[in-house]
Amino acid sequence: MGGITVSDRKQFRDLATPEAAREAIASLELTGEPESVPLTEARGRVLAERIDAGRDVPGFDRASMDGYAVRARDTFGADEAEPAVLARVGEVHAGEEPDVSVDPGTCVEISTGAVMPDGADAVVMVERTDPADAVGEGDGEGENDSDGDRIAIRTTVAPGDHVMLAGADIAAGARALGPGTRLTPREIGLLSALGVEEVPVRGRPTVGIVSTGDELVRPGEPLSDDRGEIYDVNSYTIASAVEEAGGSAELYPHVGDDYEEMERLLSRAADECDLVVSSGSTSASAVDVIYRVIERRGELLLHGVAVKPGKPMLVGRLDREDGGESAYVGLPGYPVSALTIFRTFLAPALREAAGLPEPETATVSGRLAVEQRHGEGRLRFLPVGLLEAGGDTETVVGDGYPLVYPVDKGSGATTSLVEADGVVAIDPDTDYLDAGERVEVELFSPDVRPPTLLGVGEDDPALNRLLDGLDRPRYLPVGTREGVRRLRDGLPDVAVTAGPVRRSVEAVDLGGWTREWGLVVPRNNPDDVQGLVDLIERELRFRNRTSDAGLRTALEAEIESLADERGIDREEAIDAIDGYGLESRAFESPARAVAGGDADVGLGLRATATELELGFVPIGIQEVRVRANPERTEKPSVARLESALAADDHLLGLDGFDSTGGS
Ligand SMILES: Nc1nc2c(c(=O)[nH]1)N[C@H]1C(S)=C(S)[C@@H](COP(=O)(O)OP(=O)(O)OC[C@H]3O[C@@H](n4cnc5c(N)ncnc54)[C@H](O)[C@@H]3O)O[C@H]1N2
Ligand code: MOO
Repeated sequence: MGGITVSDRKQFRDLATPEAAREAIASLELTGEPESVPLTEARGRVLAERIDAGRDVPGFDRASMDGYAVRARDTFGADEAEPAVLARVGEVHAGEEPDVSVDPGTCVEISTGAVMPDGADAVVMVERTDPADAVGEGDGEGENDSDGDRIAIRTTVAPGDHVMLAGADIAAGARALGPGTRLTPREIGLLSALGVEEVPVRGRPTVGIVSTGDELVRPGEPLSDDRGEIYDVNSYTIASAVEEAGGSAELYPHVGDDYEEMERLLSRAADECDLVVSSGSTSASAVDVIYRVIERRGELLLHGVAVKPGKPMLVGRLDREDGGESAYVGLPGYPVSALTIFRTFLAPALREAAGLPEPETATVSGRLAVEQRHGEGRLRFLPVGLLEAGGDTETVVGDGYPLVYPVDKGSGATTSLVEADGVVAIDPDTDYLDAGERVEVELFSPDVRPPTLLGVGEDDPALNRLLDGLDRPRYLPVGTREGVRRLRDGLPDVAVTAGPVRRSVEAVDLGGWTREWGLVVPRNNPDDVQGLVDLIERELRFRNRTSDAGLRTALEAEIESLADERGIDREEAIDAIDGYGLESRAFESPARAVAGGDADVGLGLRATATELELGFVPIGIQEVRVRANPERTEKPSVARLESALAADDHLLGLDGFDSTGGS
């Protein structure tokens, strides 16, 4: 640990302003070395220097239509009624050198793209000509008809018609593309026409990514929940964000919470990259010591910024073996914090270094659906979802502003960003925003399109299938009770409930189904579980659902009547169940615990037991209803959901599921 004691821990007393963080990052040198890349790899790169045309394009006078190369003056006065008749003296196709010239009174058949023969100054499109013999009015103008071909020209052309002159596209020596030009397929077209094979481009800043934490495991490797291991998120989000911002990402091995190891790996990354980005170890714990590495092996410019999330970020420089310096930014370990800091502070600087234009930001005005309290004196980036209450084909109902709702599940939840469309920046001085207040949402990118349907409530396998059939729905599995509460607040388009709903809510029933629930047990039910009584009376390891789940409500009701029947106390019955407090959020989780040997009995659905090839002890049938916000039934996505419900396809093959139709 390099002798770090508790008293050395970082204290965040003075937080820098976001402006100071921007300035610190702007002071870093991020630009990569210019390089030369083959034309085939040039797309998206930025020209390092001006490209002048090394030759004329085209390099010769070129026919731009199929027809006859002529001397324009031979066609003067010709029209449909009075054609000029010329002798065809030969032909020339693209890629051939002409072997004839066009003398007065003659023409040469020519293909689009072919070299204009000597003497010719215009092309007559083949559609405006005929074989003269077919015309039957030879007027003797063609003297040379040795090959028998006489062509009637039924139009007058001017010199230059249907001819692209040498250098007309671009002339040798002209300025073709300027430095800083971003190479798209269009610029690559011009470079190809000029015959440029290797393109001088700006170097992409190379960014070394070092994730810290003993708990990190790469996707693809096995994970031990017991040891608190998690899959590494930041290495991958930051690497893809680096590439998106025009940098070139290099993943380094994980480094544990160990000072020497951090020092070694950060120094290596500094030697090899323009910028080193670490994640984790930025905060106040005894193992958060990365700032000491930067202090010792470089220069720490800043630690701690008044933003939320992302407060403990670091900015600095790292010394290199060759005497130079690399830029350094330390991101917090929490994935939402890390990505927010990257997007807000680092991405703009990387783009500039890579020569990419500022990305277009798209801002949408909306109204907050629920009040928002804040008051930490930090600039808050609140992840939010957008919902157009009027749907995807009409304009928004009400006053025309979409609803804005927070989807923040905390800085450690990766779904916080996936379920959001953008962020609202809340000023440090603002500590309260009322529901209905106007806010500006900065979309994550200009092409973000809000969902067409917002649903909340129970999670259920049939519902998942229904959602798959809709266009861009968003569903927040918050459970039945919370779903009903949100529907009452008027936010979602629909709420999906399971089991009886205790508090009434004004809603339009769109339809539903029933599902059989009970106890999921290992295959062939080795413990011979018969029902809930076994859970109470025997030593069986149980896995429950969270109290917001409809299945949990059903279970509680069942335990209550069982307790009544046997004249025991309900609490006593619950206490007797080993693992009653071990709750899972998703409908399959308890069954998965049974499949994995971590539980003997799990609360679940017959369909899940069948799917996972487990045993099942039925307890009851539960009703699932899809309830629409009464003001949104006209919304196209709600109407589509209603007809999908009526079609019943979502129930096919789900064991224990039955249709109940609309009500
Ligand atoms: N006593 C205090 N505790 C904390 C403070 C504070 O001021 N006082 N600040 C909090 C804030 S704010 C943040 S943000 C975090 C920052 O923590 P660290 O940067 O030190 O990061 P870790 O402790 O290593 O990890 C935090 C969290 O994130 C997970 N993590 C880390 N790396 C990854 C990764 N690559 N992929 C996925 N998840 C990752 C890690 O397991 C932890 O759960 O500190 C607060 N604490
Ligand atoms: O600043 Mo931390 O990033 O609040 O979550």
